[in-house]
Amino acid sequence: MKRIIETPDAPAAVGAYSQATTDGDIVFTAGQIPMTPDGDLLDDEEIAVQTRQSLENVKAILEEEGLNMQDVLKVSVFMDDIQDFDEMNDAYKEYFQDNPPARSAVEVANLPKGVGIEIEAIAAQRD
Ligand SMILES: C=C(N)C(=O)O
Repeated sequence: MKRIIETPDAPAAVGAYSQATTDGDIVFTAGQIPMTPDGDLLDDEEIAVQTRQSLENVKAILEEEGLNMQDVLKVSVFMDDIQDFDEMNDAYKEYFQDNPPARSAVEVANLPKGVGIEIEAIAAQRD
């Protein structure tokens, strides 16, 4: 049965969505933008900083459910400028050193709140 995951350690939703949902073993995070749990937007920061905050939010949501970054199966990265790819990728690697998840990284025209990146993840509980 579908269940909502909520944590104060990641920013509240900025729209009509949940931070994450689960149905059994699989966890789907909402796209995480570079916003702190207190609601501070990091939209003016360099893309490495925005990437780390987005991934910190993903991590906090997974930890609420007892998962960690090693449990991530697939990541989607949305950027407003694909020229930021290398900078994003270097920051991203700090979170996924061994056996990284599958990933898509694409440029989109605009992102909510004027941020430069949004990152979502799908993770699964390990046996
Ligand atoms: C930021 C989002 N994940 C959204 O607006 O759906």
